[in-house]
This record gives sequence, C-alpha cells and structure tokens, in this order.
Amino acid sequence: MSPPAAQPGVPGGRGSKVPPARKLLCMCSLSLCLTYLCYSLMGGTGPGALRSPAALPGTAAPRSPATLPGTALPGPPRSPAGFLGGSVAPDPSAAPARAGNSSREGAAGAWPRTPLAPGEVITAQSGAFERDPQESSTTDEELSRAGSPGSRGGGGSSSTTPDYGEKRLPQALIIGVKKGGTRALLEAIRAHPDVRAVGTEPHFFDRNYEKGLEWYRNVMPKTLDGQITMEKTPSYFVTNEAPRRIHSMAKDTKLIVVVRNPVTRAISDYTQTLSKKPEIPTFEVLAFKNRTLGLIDASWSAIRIGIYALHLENWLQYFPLSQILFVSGERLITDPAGEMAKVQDFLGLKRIVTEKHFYFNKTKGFPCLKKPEDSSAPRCLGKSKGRTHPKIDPDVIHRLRKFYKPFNVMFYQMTGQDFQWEQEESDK
Ligand SMILES: Nc1ncnc2c1ncn2[C@@H]1O[C@H](COP(=O)(O)OS(=O)(=O)O)[C@@H](OP(=O)(O)O)[C@H]1O
Repeated sequence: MSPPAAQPGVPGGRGSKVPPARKLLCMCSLSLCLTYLCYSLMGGTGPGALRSPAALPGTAAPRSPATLPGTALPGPPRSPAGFLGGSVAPDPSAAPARAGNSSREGAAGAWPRTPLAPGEVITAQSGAFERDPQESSTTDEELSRAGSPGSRGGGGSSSTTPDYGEKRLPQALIIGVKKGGTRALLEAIRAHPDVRAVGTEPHFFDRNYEKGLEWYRNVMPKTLDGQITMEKTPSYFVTNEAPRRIHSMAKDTKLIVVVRNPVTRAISDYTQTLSKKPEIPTFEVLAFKNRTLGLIDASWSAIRIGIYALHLENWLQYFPLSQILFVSGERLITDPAGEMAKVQDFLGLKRIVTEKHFYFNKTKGFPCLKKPEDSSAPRCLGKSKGRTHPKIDPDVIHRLRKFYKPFNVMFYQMTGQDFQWEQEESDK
C-alpha cells in the first residue's frame, strides 16, 4: 500500500517528525478529554454534567491514565469551546455552507431522539430499521440460517460459492462506519478471488457475542488455504466492547474503517431512518439540544457516530494504528480502484480488483462493479445506497461543520491522514 501522504503541519502525520505513538495517543486522548469537558460544561450532556470522553455513551473507558480529567495537558489544536454549545457566531471566513447534494435531495423528516445508556450498542436501532440486505441488515433469522449446522454459511455470500474448504474466523473486518460506504467496499473486495466474505452483517461483537465463537465461525463462508475470510458490521466501530472482544479473538485481526465527512454521514444516517419512519422530526430539530444557543445534541447517535476521534481512541487501546486501515468514503466513490489498491495492499493481496472492475453508472450516480463474465447483470448497489438526502438548512450544516471540526482535526492527527472534510465546498 502506498503510505498516506505526509502532512506538513499535522503533528503525527507520517511525513513529520513523529513522536512515539504512545505519546501521541496520550496527547490526543487528553485533548479529546478537554474538548469533551468543555462541551459538558457548556451543557452538552446535561446540566452540570462533567463528563470525560469515556463517559460518552457508547465509548469505552480509556485505560490510559492520561485520559483522566484533571491531568494538565495541551488542548486541542484549535479551541473547541467555540464549536461546542453556546452560541456559535457564524464564521465569516468559512465557506458558505450549502445544502447537501441537491440533485439527490428531496423529502424532509427525522428520527427519534434516542439517548443511549453507557455501553448500549448504538445499532440496536439499525436492527429495528435496516432490513435491506444491502444495509446493516442481518436479521437473526437470516443468521441462524447461515449459522445453522450443515448450512453452507456465508449469510448471503456468492451463489457461486464452492462447497469445499473450511469455515474460519475472519482475519479481517470492516468495522465501520455506518453509512460510510461499507457495503460498496465489501462488494468490491469480494470480487477478489482470495477473499470470501459474509454478505449479511453478523453483528457478533455487539449483539451476538453471547452466541460464542463457534456460532460466529459457522456464519462464515468456507475458504481454501490462503483465502481471507471477512465480514462487515459497521456498528463495531462505536461499540464499547468490540475492540477488546476482537483482540481476544485474534490480536492480529486487520481492521478497516470507511470514514466519510461526519456531517454528510449524519444526514445519510438520518435519511435511512426517515425512509423507515417518515413521521420522525426533522434533522434540524434532532440535531440540536438547544438551537437558539446553537447547542448540538451529541447524544443523538447520528451525530455521535461521526466523532471519529473519540471512537478511535477506544480501538487504539487494543490495536496499533498500523493494523487499522482508514478508507475514504468520498474517494471510494470518486476513485474506487485507487481505494481498492490500498485495501488489497493492506490485506496482503495481489492487486486484482482494479479500474477494470468498475464503471460509473450514470443512472445510479455511483460506480458499479462490471458484470462478471458469467453473469448477465452489472452489479450496482441497491436503492438503499445512494439515497436522495433531504435538503437541510444551510445554517445547520454550517454549525455542524464547526462542531465536528476539532474532532476531525484530532482524527487527522491520530491517523496521520487528512481527509479534507473542511475543504469540501458542499456536503455531498
Ligand atoms: N458504489 C456505490 N454505490 C452506492 N453507494 C455508495 C457507493 N460507494 C459509496 N456509497 C455510499 O455508501 C453509503 C452507504 O454506506 P454503507 O454501505 O456503509 O451503509 S450501511 O451502514 O451499511 O447502511 C451511501 O450513502 P447514501 O448516499 O447516503 O445513501 C453511498 O453514498
């Protein structure tokens, strides 16, 4: 894999004088802690609540003592206070925020405000709503079929699956993020002959952990020696227990995270819920705890999932950065072959999935996989992928961008990659 470009001015960027990884993690943790303390003090999590990042619902308690409140440390690269709660004055220097992709936008709506208890699995919601086989869709029924003794498993894996080989626990996982482009990535990597993947989402490390590793193994497709077994469950990235559980299964598990501009991701998430529950409040209503004060509701899962730095901190307690690949959800659309090259390198695979596998489908508005020689149909993702987003008030988008900015900067520092979400002129 070609290493991410060096990022001058981004401490910890792979091109700069890199401080020891641990030191960087501690600094990031503390900065995040400070950010959240500020947010809490501004009332973001309830009156008087003083909460460290660890107290953010769904975020594991960091083990690093450096993350404890009260430790004196450098703050985030830019003071987050102005972004977090309180009245955020419009930034005249910022590019005017526009509504999302107008060509793909239409209806309005919202989803229920569902503050989660600490440790609660965020995608308990997705279990209720996501039934499309191309979404976070795996039903218990599907899984029990896939995992039942004597089944071929694969939970939706290719119909050309040969019924030989062995079921193995996955060596690589797509752990997130929800609405990041995880399905597109999984379908693309499945085109590789050395990869076998479950089509549905097993949700083992969040919802089904009690079923045990044998259940999980049985859900997997059979593989031959040298083939990699994979699955994708986007909720793992925001599940407290997932890093520890995956680490205890195999500490060398390779992890892939597809990340996308958190503002667009939030709208996409909301759009999905709206499609199932048209009666829910508008995005604009749900996004704020107090709109007059400009106080973003970070307890709303659509918002919280996008605070990537916080979630990543949890993973870095268990896995080195080198074991996690961050795929750009934006580039997965504009340059799928380029992103797939990185994925194949990361997995130690020959670069077989290349530009020859993709074409841009104008009707769909997305890249699709070219039809395999033995099949009659090209493979675009289903209608639940690439939905038209509702038009969101530009002021709300502007405020959300400001809210996420310090967290994004922190995420760039932690990963050594600049995803350039601040540079985007519109939220497509
Ligand atoms: N090739 C291709 N075709 C269609 N859609 C694509 C593709 N590549 C990326 N995307 C983007 O993937 C978004 C859905 O993300 P996920 O698959 O991670 O969603 S889910 O969490 O599994 O429900 C989906 O989000 P929305 O556009 O908001 O629907 C797409 O923007």
